[in-house]
Amino acid sequence: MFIDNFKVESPNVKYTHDEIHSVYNYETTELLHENRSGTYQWIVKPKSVQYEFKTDIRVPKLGMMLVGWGGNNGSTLTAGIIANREGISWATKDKVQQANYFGSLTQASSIRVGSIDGEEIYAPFKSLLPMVNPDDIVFGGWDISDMNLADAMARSKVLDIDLQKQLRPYMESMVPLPGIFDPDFVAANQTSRANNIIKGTKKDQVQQIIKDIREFKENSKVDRVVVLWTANTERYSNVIVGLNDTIENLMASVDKNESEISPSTLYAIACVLENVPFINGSPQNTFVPGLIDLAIHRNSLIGGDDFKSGQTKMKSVLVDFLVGAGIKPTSIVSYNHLGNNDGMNLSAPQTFRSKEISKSNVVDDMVSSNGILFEPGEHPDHVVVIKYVPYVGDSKRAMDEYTSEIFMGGKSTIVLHNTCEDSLLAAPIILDLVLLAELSTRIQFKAEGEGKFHSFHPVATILSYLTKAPLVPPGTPVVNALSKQRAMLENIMRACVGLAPENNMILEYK
Ligand SMILES: NC(=O)c1ccc[n+]([C@@H]2O[C@H](COP(=O)([O-])OP(=O)(O)OC[C@H]3O[C@@H](n4cnc5c(N)ncnc54)[C@H](O)[C@@H]3O)[C@@H](O)[C@H]2O)c1
Ligand SMILES: O=P([O-])([O-])O[C@@H]1[C@@H](O)[C@H](O)[C@@H](O)[C@H](O)[C@@H]1O
Repeated sequence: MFIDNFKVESPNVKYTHDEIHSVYNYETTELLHENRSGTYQWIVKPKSVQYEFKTDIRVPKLGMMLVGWGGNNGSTLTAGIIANREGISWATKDKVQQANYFGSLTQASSIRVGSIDGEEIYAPFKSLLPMVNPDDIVFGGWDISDMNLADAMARSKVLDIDLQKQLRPYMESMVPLPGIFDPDFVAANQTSRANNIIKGTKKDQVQQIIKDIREFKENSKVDRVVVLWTANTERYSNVIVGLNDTIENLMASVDKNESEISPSTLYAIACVLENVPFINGSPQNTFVPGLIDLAIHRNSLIGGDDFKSGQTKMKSVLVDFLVGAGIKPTSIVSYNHLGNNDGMNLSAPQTFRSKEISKSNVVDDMVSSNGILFEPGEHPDHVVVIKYVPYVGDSKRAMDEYTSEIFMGGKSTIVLHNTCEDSLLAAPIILDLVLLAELSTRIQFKAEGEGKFHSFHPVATILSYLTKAPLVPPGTPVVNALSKQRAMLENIMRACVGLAPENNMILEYK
């Protein structure tokens, strides 16, 4: 059965007019490696830590500023939210299609709340905590191409033409602000669309982005802004001692107009200085060490990297399944071709290399979780190929071959072929990233013994479900397995309303 919403009644939870306060017992373990009677042994001690969570339930009016607003993802997301808001339907060759949010964790997935009379009861994911309604989001952003959003939607060739016609009047007046452009960081083939550029030194450019954010906030009367990079994939920046390794060196490099500070890092610096959450949807190392330190120092949320949309999302399910089932994946070969502007930009070796890194590391945690299958340091062969084929446009073709060793020397080969519009996968993920980033800034917590409530660490691991290469604070384990990432997010939200983690034991029926 599906219910629309629910309220928790418990001595551990208090709802007031502006917050939900919950007391939550975190059941965890403490690990010791100790010499017991002459031999070293691992000792696991169950431990319970009491936490308190406070969630501000006053949902702000939210502004979403996209870097690369006029791209395939930016225009598709804008169109999709407007179509949902306006309740637009359109004729396809198959049927009359209604706007929806399929593919969005927050808008289209559900959580289990319990069972009654032998029936499982589910509710919308978004009913767990008060979140911004996408209908109320105000759009803005930057693009190095000055095309308005209606034309950009047409250029993207993603949405059905009947839908585009209906959306055009809403999108024609939306024009991206000039962006920071540096041809050295993207493929040479991108320069031809760069007609909307912020001039000046890197310091001037950071100042301009700050000004843009302030003016957008003022003009659109929003309470909060989240900025998200969905612009071209850049090449990796070189991380160099004295250049971008500390806050001081990074800021001095901006002042000195050092060429190795990338556009994405400049936008991120502006956001951190303005205390505006910044999310990186592309694979490059925008978050150089000096920037991570700056975000920590100013307690300003940063999250990334690279939307986990299709092939990699599948991989973080399939390899988790194989390794979890005691099957040994030995060769993973992932190929895809696509013909959109992203594909064209990725046809240069230096931008492809950024993608190759974020798409390759995704199996590491699963492989290292099973020392029965893999020797220390052993890794499956893992190859990632991307090719640009203009004719297929946004309709990405992804082909994967997983070869595994099974019982008694047998081999199992699984082949997947997926055809799907790249931007229709990414757009709902962008929406989730923005909504969850905003929500996480309204949550405060403290462990027993801690005097004051504080926010989550500014490096937002809570967003990992949505990213290929989750950015984590120094010294934090990286989790790529999709089910674990989803459970982490859901269980933290459950803790905020005093609900235990979903443990799937269903003991009441055993
Ligand atoms: N679609 C997916 O499934 C998916 C998944 C993961 C990551 N991504 C990443 O998302 C990004 C966007 O993808 P897309 O398909 O929308 O690409 P796109 O090329 O259609 O859009 C990017 C837009 O960014 C603009 N731009 C480039 N550099 C800029 C800058 N410095 N400042 C402002 N604007 C700039 C371009 O003019 C373009 O309009 C890419 O980096 C892609 O790798 C996409
Ligand atoms: O999420 P995913 O399908 O693994 O990865 C995708 C790549 O396969 C594709 O080539 C690229 O253009 C997209 O931007 C995205 O990164």
